Amino acid sequence: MKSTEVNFDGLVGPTHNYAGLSEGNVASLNNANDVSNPKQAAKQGLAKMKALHDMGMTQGVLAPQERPDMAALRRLGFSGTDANVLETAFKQAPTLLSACCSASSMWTANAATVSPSADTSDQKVHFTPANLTNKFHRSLEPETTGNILKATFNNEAHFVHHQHLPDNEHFGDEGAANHTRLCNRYGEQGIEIFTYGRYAFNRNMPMPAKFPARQTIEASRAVARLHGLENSQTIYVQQNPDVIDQGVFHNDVIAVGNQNVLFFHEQAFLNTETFLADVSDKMSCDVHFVEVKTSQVSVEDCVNTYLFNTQIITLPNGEMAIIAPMHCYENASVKAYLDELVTLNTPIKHVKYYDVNESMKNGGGPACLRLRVAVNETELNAVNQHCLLDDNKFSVLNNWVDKHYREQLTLNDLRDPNLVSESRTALDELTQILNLGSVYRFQQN
Ligand SMILES: NCCC[C@H](NC(=O)CCC(=O)O)C(=O)O
Repeated sequence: MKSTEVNFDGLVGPTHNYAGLSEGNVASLNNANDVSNPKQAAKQGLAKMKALHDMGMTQGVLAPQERPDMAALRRLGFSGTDANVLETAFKQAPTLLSACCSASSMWTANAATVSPSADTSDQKVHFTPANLTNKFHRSLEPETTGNILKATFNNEAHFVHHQHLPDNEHFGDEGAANHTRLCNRYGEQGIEIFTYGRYAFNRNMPMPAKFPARQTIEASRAVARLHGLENSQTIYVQQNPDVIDQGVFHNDVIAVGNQNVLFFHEQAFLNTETFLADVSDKMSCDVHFVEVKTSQVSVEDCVNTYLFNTQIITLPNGEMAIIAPMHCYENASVKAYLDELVTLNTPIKHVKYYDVNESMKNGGGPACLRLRVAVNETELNAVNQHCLLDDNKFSVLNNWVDKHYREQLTLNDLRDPNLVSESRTALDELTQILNLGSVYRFQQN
């Protein structure tokens, strides 16, 4: 049966702002307090989705979350009317207010870990929302993420939805940003590679010294168990702690895979040789290891341009293309590397550059903005079809953004109670466009 990998991009929510919330994420800290452009951010995301659709790819959309998260603010002790809650939070704890307004759910690579049916023991597609415990603003996401995933993949015959792992640093889980699947064809059993930053229950093992390691091996193993993956088809590999300390907060900032291609920096992993040998052993076909040396591109340039936070997609004609941010085009050594890469003997034959700068300024590149779900034809038909992008859905969503989004937001704007009603009105309409039902708390009261 025909199978394909669908990219489900996160729509940027109406409260997109720059709050400097992610220690260890260089761009997030560097752009703290900058003025954001929510409308432009959402449109940049939609333009990338449309571009992939126009290349003949199947493209999906995941709804953003309800922000400001009034329930979270109330749970933290702010009370009274919504206006009071926002004003008191702004005066007493502005960082908590901006955290509860973050549009971080746009980075759907962190929404969940997904295992396609070819890899799982019950031959269903498994989803585990990421708990994102390492950052407060992101830890607010998993419950609604679960609702949105259930409404998008709403067929129990094909899709299994697990609860996110326990909300605790020991099980810190960042979803697909630390998970790579390699395979021959998308519909054939592949290998699933879980990358982790530290051991929660063994402090003698290596870990970064400066910045947090967000993913634990204990979390990765739990997800693999939940999904019913075979040990013989699963690999756990530790991220090099030194690169985490240089700003590689997720493995997808320094490595990306697609089918039989693994594109990575030489400093990405600990014990690279053993890891690559393991991959070769477990794969049923030859693998193209595209290893970038430090002499070609420094870790700093990787972090600044997101060379590896690119999407590698297989085009309908079988050739692969890299979907890169403009930062890669603008950096001379990265551009030179990519120009050469497409001439080499690998399946990667094209590089296409897109402007996703509003997301990049918070440390989210093209790959952060999408969750990959490999499905066969039957499973694709079982997906909520309203969540798949076509020309009409693209223009409906663009008009929806035009109608509801602000041009600009500053941190000072976040105390405006109108933002609550504007966001809810927008999201309520979106749930109708995407036929999601009542996934948000404000719709359930
Ligand atoms: N996969 C990319 C994730 C980027 C995300 N940035 C943020 O949350 C920054 C938000 C801010 O600083 O306003 C993160 O670090 O988890």
